[in-house]
Amino acid sequence: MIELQDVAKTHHRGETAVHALRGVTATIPEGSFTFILGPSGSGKSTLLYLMGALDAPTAGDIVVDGHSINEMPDSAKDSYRRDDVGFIFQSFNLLKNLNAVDNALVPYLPRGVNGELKSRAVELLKRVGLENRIDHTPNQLSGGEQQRVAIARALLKDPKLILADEPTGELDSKTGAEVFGYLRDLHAERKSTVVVVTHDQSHLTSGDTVLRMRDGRIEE
Ligand SMILES: Nc1ncnc2c1ncn2[C@@H]1O[C@H](COP(=O)(O)OP(=O)(O)OP(=O)(O)O)[C@@H](O)[C@H]1O
Repeated sequence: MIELQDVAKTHHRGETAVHALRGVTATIPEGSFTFILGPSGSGKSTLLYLMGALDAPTAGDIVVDGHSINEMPDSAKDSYRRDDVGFIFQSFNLLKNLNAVDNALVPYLPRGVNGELKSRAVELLKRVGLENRIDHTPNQLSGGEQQRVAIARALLKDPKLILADEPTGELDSKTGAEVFGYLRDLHAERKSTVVVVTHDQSHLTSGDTVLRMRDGRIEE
């Protein structure tokens, strides 16, 4: 469970202060498929980055499974980001010289990759329908395939929490629906919490948790 406790974030751009979040309080239930919806600039990505401890709030706190992100020492924050959270970005963030399986293994490269891990990466790529694309580099893959590699990369560590920022923003609607299909199947199998930032409401289904944002606040 993630508790957002009066979370505020002010970005500074030169002399100008941008109040991206103005006191967000909400609960994201464990195991939920949660959408953060809202117009451009309403603070969705900022909130997601704070949940992933990629940035720190200006005020307020985020409590994940009883642990305050503010109070975590840097070493605990590092392991939270590395082991507990799977990130999926709009632009896929794949390395262009690596094939699909090595891209899925990127988070593990600093620690070393053994055969068992590599087999798991191959299994996950198969699971997202890429059995014939294992040796392809990103420029040999379609956008939807690249995003499926990114999903496999995020899931390889079996994270408790998956944070996705506009995961279908660069995909056509049919490919976007396929990517959501994989995310939903994997969510159902693994019971992890999935939080998706999107403009696009068409992927919502009953049972999802929805946070609607406007001007740095939760509207609903
Ligand atoms: N690093 C930053 N420095 C300065 N301002 C920022 C920074 N990141 C975000 N902002 C500003 O904070 C506000 C909220 O941005 P955020 O990216 O969280 O919104 P969003 O709802 O995700 O928008 P979009 O849907 O367009 O991605 C915007 O006004 C944005 O310009």
